[in-house]
Amino acid sequence: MTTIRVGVLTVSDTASFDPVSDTSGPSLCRLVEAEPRYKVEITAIVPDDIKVIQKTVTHWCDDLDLHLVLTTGGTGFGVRDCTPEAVLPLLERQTPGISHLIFAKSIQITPFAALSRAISGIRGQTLVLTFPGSPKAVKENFEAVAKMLPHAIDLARGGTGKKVHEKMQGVSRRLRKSPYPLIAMDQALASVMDKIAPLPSTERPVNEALIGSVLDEDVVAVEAVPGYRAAILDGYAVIDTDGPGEYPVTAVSIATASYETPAKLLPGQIARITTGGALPEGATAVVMVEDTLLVKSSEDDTKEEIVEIRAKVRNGEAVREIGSDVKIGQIVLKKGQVISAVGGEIGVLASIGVGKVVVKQRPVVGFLSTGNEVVNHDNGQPLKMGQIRDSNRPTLIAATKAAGFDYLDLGIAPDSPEDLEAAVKNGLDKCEIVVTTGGVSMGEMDLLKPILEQKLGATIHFGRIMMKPGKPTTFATVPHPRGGQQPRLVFGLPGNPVSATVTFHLFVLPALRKLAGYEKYMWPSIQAEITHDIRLDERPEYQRAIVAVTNEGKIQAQSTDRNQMSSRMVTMLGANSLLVLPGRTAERANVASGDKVECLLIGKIV
Ligand SMILES: Nc1nc2c(c(=O)[nH]1)N[C@H]1C(S)=C(S)[C@@H](COP(=O)(O)OP(=O)(O)OC[C@H]3O[C@@H](n4cnc5c(N)ncnc54)[C@H](O)[C@@H]3O)O[C@H]1N2
Ligand code: MOO
Ligand SMILES: [Mg+2]
Repeated sequence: MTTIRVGVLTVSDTASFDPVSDTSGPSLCRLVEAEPRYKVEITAIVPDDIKVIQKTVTHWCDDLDLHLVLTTGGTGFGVRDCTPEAVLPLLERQTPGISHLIFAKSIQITPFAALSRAISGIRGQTLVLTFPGSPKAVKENFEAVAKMLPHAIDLARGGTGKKVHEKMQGVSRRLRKSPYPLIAMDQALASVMDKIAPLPSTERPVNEALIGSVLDEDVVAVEAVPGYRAAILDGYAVIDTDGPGEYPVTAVSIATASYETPAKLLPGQIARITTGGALPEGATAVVMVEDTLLVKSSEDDTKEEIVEIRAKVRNGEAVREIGSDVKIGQIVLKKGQVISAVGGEIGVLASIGVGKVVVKQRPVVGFLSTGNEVVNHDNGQPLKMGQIRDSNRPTLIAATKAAGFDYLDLGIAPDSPEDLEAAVKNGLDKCEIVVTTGGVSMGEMDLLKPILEQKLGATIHFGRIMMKPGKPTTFATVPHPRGGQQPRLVFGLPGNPVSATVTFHLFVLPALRKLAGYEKYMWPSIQAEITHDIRLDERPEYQRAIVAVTNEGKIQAQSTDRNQMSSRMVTMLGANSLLVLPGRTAERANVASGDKVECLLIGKIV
């Protein structure tokens, strides 16, 4: 069942000065939230002022697209009472039946109900009811309609309730207008990210499987690096105050494991040593072999006996003291650090002998292609009329793997409600995110949205975005199949291959990163100089482009192809960025060659 998102607006001059005096607003909220299907998403208190009331109600209906707006106060005969006058012009359709029902119930309780001028109606897809301003009246009024409100809202929203479901039963009854408001990209992104919290943590061994994980603890060194005083050069361990001169070689220290410290060096003695060898006690520096001369070797020529030190060295020169790289107790890696594929983090962890670390769990994303016409790309069969090879799954799986996330291949679901429901359900059982491609626009075979809502108990947060490509991109949450954890996420991406790929990069990868605990989960963006003119589209557009650095060090961007149609996967060829182009306006219809354009860096600059 979809959650009914409610706004509760208190209209009262007194309460707007002194919010604590508002009793009917809070009691209305309690009544609403006592019903499990309802959620009060926003409340406000405004004075008895037509303009202010109108501004709030319009915003809640048009921008927030709430299912239900309830106002309390300002419906009586008082000189300042103006709620009906404020709300009436906003309504596209009145709902006198609801108003009469409330009146009929209230008048049975008190004849004073006759003094309420309350009205109700629909604006866009939002049902608006005005209640009087007392907790008692609010209770009576709400209870009068509580049972039938979900059905009324369902009908008011046309496509999102049973009516959309009817789409499955016949083309003649299909909707001719999308019931989903076209929302701005910023709003869509914020809506997705708001719903995501990083997953819980887990302990994992330190190896290459950690790449891409986010540390969920500070790592403190329990070993020093180096653990012994080590030579940095091949040469001779010396006592620096001895200075240049001829010295007997009294010991040899080759880098090797030994529990014994080499014999102590006394003044006037030197020891042969290799890089990484342990310094004898008493030694204070190392002189490189290039700065020495052999004076005398043993008779059988196997041992150096006397060597001339020809360079003056300082105390500590060419010596790595214990803990000079990493000290015991030092925090070497901080919570939130991403284990990179470059190697630094794994290298440091290995160098201090850390065998396991606590990291955030990583999400699994499942990919389901949909459509009767879609066949496996590698089925080896010639295509029949109307068939198309599935390029979406291989593309998105490859991009997921390269980004270091785990995935599940959920195959291809045909356009049948039962198959689609079963395939999405299977994905929801196993994956934190289910990504489908296809079936989200206006065709009679576009079944995903009604199935999500009607069969899978999903809440669809948006179903259309003012963007190109990707207009019908859909995002929904579904309660976790085993409860107690954050909801599963469903991205219904458009079927067109470029639309699917671009929206995957813009929404799904950032969502995966946020789930995995990345603090920076959005794409980095840079400004680049565009090398050609671009005619702006009416929708804000994400053109595929190649960003490159010229020999002079200038950052330039070039669209991969002039024809950026959503079906043309060739426009993804070589793309390492998405140009962020604003929608066309009367003032600005073009971007000119040489202009600076924002580029999201989704790939490497080569
Ligand atoms: N009346 C309207 N029609 C359309 C609208 C609209 O606003 N009103 N929006 C258009 C836009 S924009 C897009 S994008 C597409 C999105 O369509 P769907 O998400 O419903 O996807 P399908 O109809 O299933 O397929 C669209 C297209 O993509 C091909 N496809 C599907 N899956 C794959 C795959 N896995 N690999 C390769 N190609 C695939 C499919 O054969 C279609 O050609 O809707 C417009 N229509
Ligand atoms: O928005 Mo659609 O993704 O243009 O092709
Ligand atoms: Mg379609």
